[in-house]
Amino acid sequence: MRASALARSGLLRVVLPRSNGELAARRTIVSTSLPVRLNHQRIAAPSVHLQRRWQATSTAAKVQEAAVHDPNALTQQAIVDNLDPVEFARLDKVRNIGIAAHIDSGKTTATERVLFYTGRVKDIHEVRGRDGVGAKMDSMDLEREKGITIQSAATFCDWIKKNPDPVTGEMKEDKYHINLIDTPGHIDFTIEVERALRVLDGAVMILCAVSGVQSQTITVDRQMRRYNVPRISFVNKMDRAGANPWKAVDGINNKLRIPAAAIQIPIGAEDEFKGVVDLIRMKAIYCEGTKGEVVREDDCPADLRDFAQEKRRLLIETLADVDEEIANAFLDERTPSPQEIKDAIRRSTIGLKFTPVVMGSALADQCVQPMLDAVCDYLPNPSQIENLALDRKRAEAPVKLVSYSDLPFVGLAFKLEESNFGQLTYVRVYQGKLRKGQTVYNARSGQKVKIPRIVRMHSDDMEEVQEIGAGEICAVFGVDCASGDTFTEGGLGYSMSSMFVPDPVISLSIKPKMTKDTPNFSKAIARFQREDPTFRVHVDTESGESIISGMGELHLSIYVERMKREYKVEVITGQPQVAYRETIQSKVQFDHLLKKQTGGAGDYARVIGWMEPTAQSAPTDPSGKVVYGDNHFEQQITGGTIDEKYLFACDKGFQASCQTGPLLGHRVLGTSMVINDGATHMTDSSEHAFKNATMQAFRKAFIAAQPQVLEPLMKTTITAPNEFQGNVVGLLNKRSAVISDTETGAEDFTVTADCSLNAMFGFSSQLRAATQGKGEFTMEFSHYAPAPMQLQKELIAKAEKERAERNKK
Ligand SMILES: Nc1nc2c(ncn2[C@@H]2O[C@H](COP(=O)(O)OP(=O)(O)OP(=O)(O)O)[C@@H](O)[C@H]2O)c(=O)[nH]1
Repeated sequence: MRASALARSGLLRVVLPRSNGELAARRTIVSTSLPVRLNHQRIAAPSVHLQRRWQATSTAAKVQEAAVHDPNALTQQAIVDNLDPVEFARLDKVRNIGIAAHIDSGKTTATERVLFYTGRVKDIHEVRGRDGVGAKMDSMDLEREKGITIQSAATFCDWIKKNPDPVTGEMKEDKYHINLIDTPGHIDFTIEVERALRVLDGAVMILCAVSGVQSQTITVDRQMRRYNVPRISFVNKMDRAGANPWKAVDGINNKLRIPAAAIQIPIGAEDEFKGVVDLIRMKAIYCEGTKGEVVREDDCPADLRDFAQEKRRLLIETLADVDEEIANAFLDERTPSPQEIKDAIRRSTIGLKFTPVVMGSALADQCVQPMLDAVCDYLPNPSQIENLALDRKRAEAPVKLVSYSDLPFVGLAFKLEESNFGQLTYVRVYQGKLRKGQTVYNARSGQKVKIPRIVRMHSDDMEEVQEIGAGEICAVFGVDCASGDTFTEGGLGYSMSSMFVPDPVISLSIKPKMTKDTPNFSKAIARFQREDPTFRVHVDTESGESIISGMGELHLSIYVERMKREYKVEVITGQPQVAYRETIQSKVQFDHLLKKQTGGAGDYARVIGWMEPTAQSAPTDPSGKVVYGDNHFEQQITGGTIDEKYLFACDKGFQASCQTGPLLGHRVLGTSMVINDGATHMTDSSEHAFKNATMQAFRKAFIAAQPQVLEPLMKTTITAPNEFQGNVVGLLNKRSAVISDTETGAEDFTVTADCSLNAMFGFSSQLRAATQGKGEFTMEFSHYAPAPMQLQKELIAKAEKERAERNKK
């Protein structure tokens, strides 16, 4: 809806009045509708009464106090406005950002330039560069060899930005401190993106100027939405043949559905790409010198003036749709000033209503500096993002954390890494200060921990510091904890929500080639599990084999390789196995008696009830997919026929049964069990008997309830040159894939399809053969669906045969 229509419909909101200077920026930056990190709720505006009370007591401790008693009482705006001015000045120049994008978009290449232009590295080294050094942020040997990012890497740098004084207009230099995390693009390492976005305040979403929005861009977009992360978009690779930034801008608007507009236009394109025109100030920016380090400004080239004006109008129109001040200017038929446009971009970006688009070519050393300026101009400082913890001392009531160093410390351990000096724990400090030698509490375990060493990370190098203030990111040594643990000072009792961890979809059996390597093998497995929550290990109860599970073939193969390199352990692995699931389709009653009363202490337990598909499994989502819900156990006993402690054992029996389904031994999904009657024996009943009786009843009822094997379907996106479209579609048809979208560009086409994971083993080599090595594909878990009947029969027969063989032994 355009601004005029909005005004007519009465949907325009009133915004806070703006005045000049710093204060104006502070007031208007954070809108009252800023999203809350926890539960994705929005916080209501404070009541007039509370606002008055607040104004009367404006110290940070009282902000905290008010937030503790009534977390909805204060807007983030009120908190920002009342921060101590010195603290605000420090925070205002801090940016915690991540770089996330589709595979090979140039995240690491762009980060290398950021480090060079900010003086963090002396020279630029390329990903897969001829000098063999590799980019700073790809510090692992494997990353440098493969030219891909496997682990996210953190670094920090200072960027000196020229800002016009809001009052005098004179140019002054401001130093911004940027904590930056470069994340991997491959979906197999998606947990690295999840945990980075969980703790960052803003992100740079990179897009390829030729391909625009790609499959992983959509995944990254989903992750940014999950954690309410504001973003700017950088269209990279403007030097490539076929570069077209407008395709990327359209893709963001139409595919990601975020209002987006370019704030620059390119000067030239492909190998003629020379710089950009800043549409806000209508100035040309050129990055010159041998490595683009000399930024020169000039007038907008005459031949681009009309086009720049047209795109500037489009920028203002797009902003008018998401920002009331610009909408008002639009209604008054007044052209907003450059400062008004900048303020509006900042407000709406932080309010998650808009993303400004900048462009350049990292590899050609073009226009990375203006991207850094945009990070400072449009991404939030740590005090502007609302972060909540749950207060365990107040019935898990949400409590707002305040980015203020004088308050008690609250931090989140978001990533663990083994280093030569022991376990390194990355911590985001949300509130208070973290000091060397300080004792903090682990909110999960209740353990006291002393912080022996604090460092700031610069990829694999580190710099020791004595303390870290609120809103910053650091790493600490010698702290035993799990990924996602909250640390607090004293007995605050706060804990923060952790990140989303996707379920593994693929597994394989693994064992060391030589028995002498078993201790090292166990060490490696323990470490990898601690560091990566998507890498799981269990011992198959029936075969006794160790099974590793993860997000894809690449994910598991990287761990196998790391065992060899870092732990000198050669391993034998089985064929990759799909993580099937088992479920039921109908409701079945059961009445099961476990009775062994032949002399001595006996076993007696009777359970009566029913099993059925869970309520969540029944409805279908709009695309027609069945969403299989979590398993559910319930007791509806009246009259005490089964004692409470035995019911607890029944629940345990149910949960254990769900771990190894009766058909294949894979996990059960979407199954509910209700026990509503039973019987107990005075002497022979026990928890053990009830647990076993439940497990036996489960097995019988499951088999009777039309059980089904579910297989993971993967959203697969393939891009290849147009001449191979027939071959690729043929490959997909052979795999009974369901094609959901096809897009044909000038040179390349992209097909999106749901394919069964089982049918995708070995796909990469077949795609290579079918496209002369020019095709690329990505695969991401989509949902579970019933496996074809023939496959179900084969899998069940195989599982039965294996069981029979094991029983013979
Ligand atoms: N033509 C061109 N190539 C680029 C540009 N930026 C990066 N590349 C190339 O694209 C490839 C991938 O670059 P990376 O920086 O590793 O991309 P990435 O997004 O970090 O990759 P992953 O983390 O593995 O997903 C490398 O060969 C780069 O040299 C650019 O601006 N122009």
